[in-house]
Order: sequence, then C-alpha cells, then structure tokens
Amino acid sequence: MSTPAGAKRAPRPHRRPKKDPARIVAFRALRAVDERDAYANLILPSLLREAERKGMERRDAALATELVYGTLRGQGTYDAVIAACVDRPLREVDPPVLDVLSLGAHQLLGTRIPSHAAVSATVELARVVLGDGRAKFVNAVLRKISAQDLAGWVAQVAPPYEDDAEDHLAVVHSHPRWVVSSLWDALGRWQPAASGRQAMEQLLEADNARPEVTLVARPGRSSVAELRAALPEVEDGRWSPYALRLTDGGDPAGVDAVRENRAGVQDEGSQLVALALANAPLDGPDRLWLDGCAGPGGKAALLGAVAAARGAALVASEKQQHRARLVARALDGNPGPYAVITADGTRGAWERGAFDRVLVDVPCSGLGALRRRPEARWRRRPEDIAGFGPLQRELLRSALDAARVGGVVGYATCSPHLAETRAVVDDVLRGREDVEWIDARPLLPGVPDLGEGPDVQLWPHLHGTDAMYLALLRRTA
Ligand SMILES: C[S@@+](CC[C@H](N)C(=O)[O-])C[C@H]1O[C@@H](n2cnc3c(N)ncnc32)[C@H](O)[C@@H]1O
Repeated sequence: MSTPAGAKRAPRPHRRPKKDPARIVAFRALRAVDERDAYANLILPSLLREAERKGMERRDAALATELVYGTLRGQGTYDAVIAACVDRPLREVDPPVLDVLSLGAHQLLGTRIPSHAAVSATVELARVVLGDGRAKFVNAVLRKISAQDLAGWVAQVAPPYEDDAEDHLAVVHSHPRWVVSSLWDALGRWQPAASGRQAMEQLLEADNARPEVTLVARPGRSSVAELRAALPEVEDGRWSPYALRLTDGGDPAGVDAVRENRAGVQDEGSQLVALALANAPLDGPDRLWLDGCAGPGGKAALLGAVAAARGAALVASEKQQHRARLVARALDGNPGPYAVITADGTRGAWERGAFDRVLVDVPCSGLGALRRRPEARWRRRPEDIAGFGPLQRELLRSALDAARVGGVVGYATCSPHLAETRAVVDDVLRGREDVEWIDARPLLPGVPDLGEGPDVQLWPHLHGTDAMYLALLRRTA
C-alpha cells in the first residue's frame, strides 16, 4: 500500500529485543564477577538454577557456561582486540558495555558460532541489557572485530615474541604479564631443560583448557570399579590408584558413592599430595594424623579414609568456621576415628610433638589452579604473593612443632610460585637442626618429570593436574 502524497510515513513498529536466556545468564554472571567479586564457579550454578526454573533448556545452560568461562579466560586477549576497535581507552568504556563486547568477542574469536549469529545475538543482548543506543555502539565494534579471525587479531595486537616474549605470551594466551613471568621463573627452576617458548605456551594453553572432572574413590569406602560402573564415559586416573576421569561430561552428583560421600570430586594432584604424605616411610607408631589447613576437606577426606584403613585417627583443623563445617561434611561417614576442629593452625590447639603425620596445605595465590577459576588470574595482584608469605611460614613452623620426632610433615600449595613453595621451606628450615628433607619423588610412583627433588612440583601441561607443590620433611630431634 502506498503512502498518500504529503502524509508522514508511519514509524516502523518498535521490535522488542529477543530474549536469549543463555546470553542473559552469561552477562549477569560476568557482571557479578566484576561488581561483587563473585566467583564464576559459585555464581553461575545459582544463576543457571534460577533460569532453569523459569524454563531455560539444558542446552542453553551449557552455552551459558561456555560463554562465561571462555570469556573470563580469554579476557586479556579480548581486551587487546576490543581496545584496537574502540576510539577511547578501555577504562572509559562502561563496564557493562565492556562485558557485552567481551562476550561478543569470545563468540567471534573463541567459538564456532558463525560470525553473523554471534554479532546479531550479542546486539540483541545489548538491546535487552543496555538499551538501543548502546546496542548500536556494540554492533559497530563487533562488526570491526568480525573482520579478522583470532590469528589475524593476535598478529596485529600482540607485540612480536622477539621484542617482548612475556608481553607476547600474555596477550596471545590471555594471562597477566606478571603471572606469565612468575610461571616462567618456576618452570625454569623445576624443568630447566623444558622451559623454553614451546613449554611455556603449553603451560599457558593448559591453563586455558577446561579441566577434566576427576573423581576420587575414597579407599575402603568406594572403589574405582564402583564409580566406573556408574558413569558412562570414564578413564582411569593417570597417577592416583583411586582416581577416575570423566572424559565426556557426566554428572558426578548423580553417582551414589558421591552422594553418600564415599567418593568425591578431586584433582589428581591433590590426591597425589595426600597419598605421598600418607605413604612416606615412618619409624615407630603411626596412630595420629593432623590436617592443619583442612577446609573445604578434599585432602582430609582422603587422608581420613587411608588413616582408617591403617587404624590411625585424623584431626582435621580449619580456621574458618564455615569451612570447618565443609570439612565435617566431607568427613561424614569416615570409617575410622576423626575429629574436626576450628583452630588457628599457627597457634596449634594441640600438644607439641603429638602427631605422626601432619599436612599443611596452606592458603596461597592459587596460581596453580587457574584453569578452574577463570577470573582468578585477573583478580590476583603481585603483592598478594608477599602477603601470603608470613602466614605460610608460620603454618609450616607450627606444623613442624606438631610432629613428633621421626614424624612426617607435608607442606603443600596449589601454586607453583617460587616465593610460595621452595622459598618458604628454605626460610623455615634455615637455622633449624631438627628437620630433614624426605625425597617426595618415589612417593609419587610412576609420575614422570619430577625434576631433581627432594620436593616436587606438578604441572597442568605435563601431568594433567593442578600445579600442586609438595615438600616432605621429617622431624629428627
Ligand atoms: C588451600 S586451602 C586447603 C585445602 C584443603 N586442604 C583441601 O584439600 O580441601 C587452605 C585453608 O587454610 C585455611 N586457613 C587459613 N589460615 C589458616 C590458619 N591460620 N589456620 C588454619 N587454617 C587456615 C583457609 O581457610 C583454607 O580453608
């Protein structure tokens, strides 16, 4: 129908933006991480449950999860690309707008979603959560980003490796530069022959890969065979006799043994640390064990089960009351004697020399578990490392005092940063005549690439585990 001459053309009816539950959940999760320092692995499940109650499909939940984790992991690279496509410094872009742009950049550069779908879905999201005006800005930026693939962008925005190797790796593999630098120092210390560019790239890539879910069958309570029978796609653990890897998703929460606390989700590196302490040679009695930093209780539950089979008792101690409750839950049903207490491990709520085996898995920067906590690398600051130092030293000193003469102490961190690992042990042992090293390597049987010892550093790219560190020590006097 034509418009009569002189009459005004009727305005186009305003189309309401399409609501896309997966992208809305992903956006809300990113906002919570940014605004409230939320942890993605905690906030996302609660947002997903809420959306599922309102009818979101399972497939959308998987997409939302991929978008949140992928966007947070790739943030460093995506920021560099976005910065090249906007005409002002990124800090002047409104944070919610930046989150939408990052989500769009991830879809364009880090997923197989076709470009036109990635742009149009993200612009629709922008219309819903930012309004039409800012959606136009989003549209313009995403169109620029979609002009090249990831390789093209990286070649454009990352400095050449030859000019600045750390900056290059930081941009290409999306890690803060100081983290690249710290990981490189540590890799060079433990793997001097395999710490060149290629090894570093493998390590950083491993940090960016989704970690497999690994289960532990707590000995005496469950078995790998029981877990295998309950899950469709699994493989045996690489190193721990109690580990089973879920190779194709699968939901551990649906497994009876997990529900009944006879098994749990636990990285193989953590299993190895607990088992090495439990299996370290010991003369004399082996009756009483201490986990001095037990929350949330993964290692305590494994230690408790091994101790029970040996007729030993476990004291699991944790400073934070709410985390001590998690420890109690993890140990619930343990077949042998145990106690969970809330105590400051630096003071020692126990007699000196009371324990045959002591573990201190100290609070640390978590740089060894970046693949699990996608936002952690952006939140940590270099000064955090120094901040943990005094507490780590105090906890190790107190653990040594808690062990009897001849007893064994394990000092563990889920960080490979040299200032949190060997430097702490060296400092604490300096001037102490009553402690000797135990070679931890034979206590991780079959595990390759453990370096010169006596302490061990695991690596995601070499062992498929978190980058756990373990020093084993013996009280000698
Ligand atoms: C790395 S986590 C331990 C993880 C645990 N071993 C596991 O496998 O589940 C360190 C724990 O030490 C606790 N912690 C921090 N300061 C402490 C202190 N002074 N005494 C005892 N525990 C402390 C933290 O609350 C945290 O739960």
